[in-house]
Amino acid sequence: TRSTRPQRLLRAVQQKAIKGDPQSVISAIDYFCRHSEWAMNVGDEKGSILDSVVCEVCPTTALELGTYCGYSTVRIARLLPPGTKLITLEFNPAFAAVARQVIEYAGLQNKVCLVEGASGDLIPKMCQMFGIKTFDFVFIDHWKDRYLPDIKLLEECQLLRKGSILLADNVICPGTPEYLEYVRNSPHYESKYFKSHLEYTKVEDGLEKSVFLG
Ligand SMILES: O=C(NCCCCCn1ccnc1)c1cc(-c2ccc(F)cc2)cc(O)c1O
Ligand SMILES: [Mg+2]
Repeated sequence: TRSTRPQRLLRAVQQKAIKGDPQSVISAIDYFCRHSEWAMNVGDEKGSILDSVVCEVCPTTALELGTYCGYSTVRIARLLPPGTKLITLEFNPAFAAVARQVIEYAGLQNKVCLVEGASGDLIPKMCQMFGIKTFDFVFIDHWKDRYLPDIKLLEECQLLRKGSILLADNVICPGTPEYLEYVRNSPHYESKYFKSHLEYTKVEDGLEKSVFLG
């Protein structure tokens, strides 16, 4: 049977990247998506903004909603100091299976915990599963209609603290209007838009960075 696009992306990593070298994994995926097949990774342009926010926050606890093939997982985990953990949630088992191999190829499996399941079910279990009290950083990149309900759930579960940083992908394309309206108008958040482009295209997109004020 035909391979899937995530499987072809993984093959490109295995053929072009150097095992244990996260930057070569990132470059191999970007090359594949520009020259072979577009895929919905955050990409190199928005990825640089992601990198700068992660470096600024220096999170000790980080959460990613939406792993896909593990591209942003590798981007984030490669910047985390030893002893810190990135928890990444993926609903789609086929995506998760590819992501595990991409993360392992980059040599970052000890910094990442990939959990398969629905974010709405898993977020309330973060404390009991990982002993996490609060997240310093959350990268939001899953179903666009789940952004708002899931940050409200993070608030309810008291998984955010004064100064927790949320960084949301695709706030323009495909778009997350209810989420944007909420974080831009809520007294509990200070929000800032980073204008960019949809991965590997000239279409406008951007990242919204929101600080939880408590
Ligand atoms: O849908 C996206 N991501 C979610 C994937 C499924 C998440 C499953 N999951 C994981 C955890 N809980 C649920 C996405 C889409 C696009 C896009 C843009 C333009 C276009 F024409 C087609 C597509 C670009 C992105 O950057 C995206 O992130
Ligand atoms: Mg995205």
